[in-house]
Amino acid sequence: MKIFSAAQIYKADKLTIKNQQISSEALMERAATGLFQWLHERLRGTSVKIHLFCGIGNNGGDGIALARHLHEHGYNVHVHVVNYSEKRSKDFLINLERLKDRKIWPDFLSEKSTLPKIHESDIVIDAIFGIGLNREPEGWVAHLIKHINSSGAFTLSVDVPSGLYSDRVPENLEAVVESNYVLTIQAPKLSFFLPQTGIFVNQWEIVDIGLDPQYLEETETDYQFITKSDIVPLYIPREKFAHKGSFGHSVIMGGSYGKIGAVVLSTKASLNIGSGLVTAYIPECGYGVLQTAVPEAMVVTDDGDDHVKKIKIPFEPTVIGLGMGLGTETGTVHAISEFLEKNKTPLVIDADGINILAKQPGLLKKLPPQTILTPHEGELKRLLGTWKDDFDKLKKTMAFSKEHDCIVVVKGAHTIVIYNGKGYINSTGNPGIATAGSGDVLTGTLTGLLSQGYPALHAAIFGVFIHGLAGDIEASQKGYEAVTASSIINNIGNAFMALFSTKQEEEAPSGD
Ligand SMILES: NC(=O)C1=CN([C@@H]2O[C@H](COP(=O)(O)OP(=O)(O)OC[C@H]3O[C@@H](n4cnc5c(N)ncnc54)[C@H](O)[C@@H]3O)[C@@H](O)[C@H]2O)[C@H](O)CC1
Ligand SMILES: [K+]
Repeated sequence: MKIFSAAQIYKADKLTIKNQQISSEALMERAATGLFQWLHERLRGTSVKIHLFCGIGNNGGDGIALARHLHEHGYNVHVHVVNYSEKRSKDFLINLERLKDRKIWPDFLSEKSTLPKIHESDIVIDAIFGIGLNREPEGWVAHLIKHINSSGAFTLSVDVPSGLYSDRVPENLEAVVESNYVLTIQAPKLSFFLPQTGIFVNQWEIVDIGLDPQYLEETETDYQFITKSDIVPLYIPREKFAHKGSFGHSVIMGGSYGKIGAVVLSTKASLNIGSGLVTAYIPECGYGVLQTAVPEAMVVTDDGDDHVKKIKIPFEPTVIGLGMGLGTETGTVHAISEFLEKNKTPLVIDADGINILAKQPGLLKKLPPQTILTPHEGELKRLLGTWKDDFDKLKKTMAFSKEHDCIVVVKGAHTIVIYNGKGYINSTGNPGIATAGSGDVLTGTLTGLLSQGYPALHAAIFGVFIHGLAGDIEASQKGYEAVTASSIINNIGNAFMALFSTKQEEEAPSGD
């Protein structure tokens, strides 16, 4: 699902008006009808008090038009026009007139107004600012927004939470509506998915207003929200006459005394996602553990007893996943550096593997093309230096990924795969998968996909999705707290099944 910028949405708007020969006001009516239907299906005519806070632009116009529909169906509406500017939009004014024609008189709020009382059991429709927000709300509007937030009432935002930009972090985080639900017009906005701004969006859903399909189809976006329908086509079906050699040979390289479990998890994940053969490359001390914990895997031990110190792989692997539990002993750093200097095998690099790259950035030049890096926040900082905010972080990661031709998996509540100037935002996963060893499972998953011949970018996007989905399946049965890295591995198969299950409900274009 594409994530369009505000400029692209405005362009789609214009083209739709031209190509479908409809007025902008008719387009607003489509939005209002969609909003109304959503509310009406849920409220079914209840007498709850509905406060509509409407700005004076088109977001406000959507709100005013919605108020008319609600009124016509007997709802108890209270319309407040947030009069933050003299520049009222044409379609806002048309809808205001229509409202007045029906004898609904909004109250007009300005700097001097007393704020309306909002009871906890009321409903607030927030249509103050939409994607046209281009500066911080004035003091009194910020005060009104704080008033809405502190009311405790269920708040439904039209298009975006008012005060939230689609592509940057607001300066005053108190002047942003904390939405319970956002009904977003046509497509979700980038700010919904980043931690600093996504906190204002509890849940969201799309209202489809039928913007020009050709434009939406043909226009490239910097970001995409990856859902099941994007993932299924990436799957490579297994052929009947395939054998284990057809699915490659993964090497999982890592481990040190006390951290052999990391390799166990990666190795198991690589097997579970379908790697043909998996060899764990570990220091001597892990030999018994690996052979016992993962009988399906082969083991090659390093000369080092409790950490890796001289890498010799006696065969040609398809792919190597490295770094999990590796440690940063001087001998290990030396061994990995020496190995990376010469290596030509495709790589997935995690944890201490990334830390070593950060210490010796010269090694980045030696990585095979499209190496996948899976840093957590701290590791990413070591690679990139600091960033100003979440948007800057993505910009810097894109530049880094371009410079070194690597795929960066930025892990988070919505993990984002960055490559070639584009970001692929994952839709699966939950707070339960933020657990010890979860990253090791992810690295093993991506390694196992590369081993089977998935192109690197597909492996990253597909693997991140399956990993999150496996965690979602586990959490749906046991709750967030009980999700462990091992239970994510055990659900990889179920995640595949869910991907292809025809029993599942049709995918709804929404998220939380
Ligand atoms: N194609 C679509 O997606 C459609 C979207 N609709 C809705 O229209 C809004 C966008 O409307 P727009 O009039 O462009 O902007 P806003 O209503 O968000 O803002 C109004 C106006 O206010 C000015 N402004 C910006 N920031 C401030 C500020 N801090 N203080 C005061 N004034 C400010 C600025 O000039 C803005 O233009 C979209 O979100 C949808 O809800 C259509 O209804 C249907 C088609
Ligand atoms: K809004």
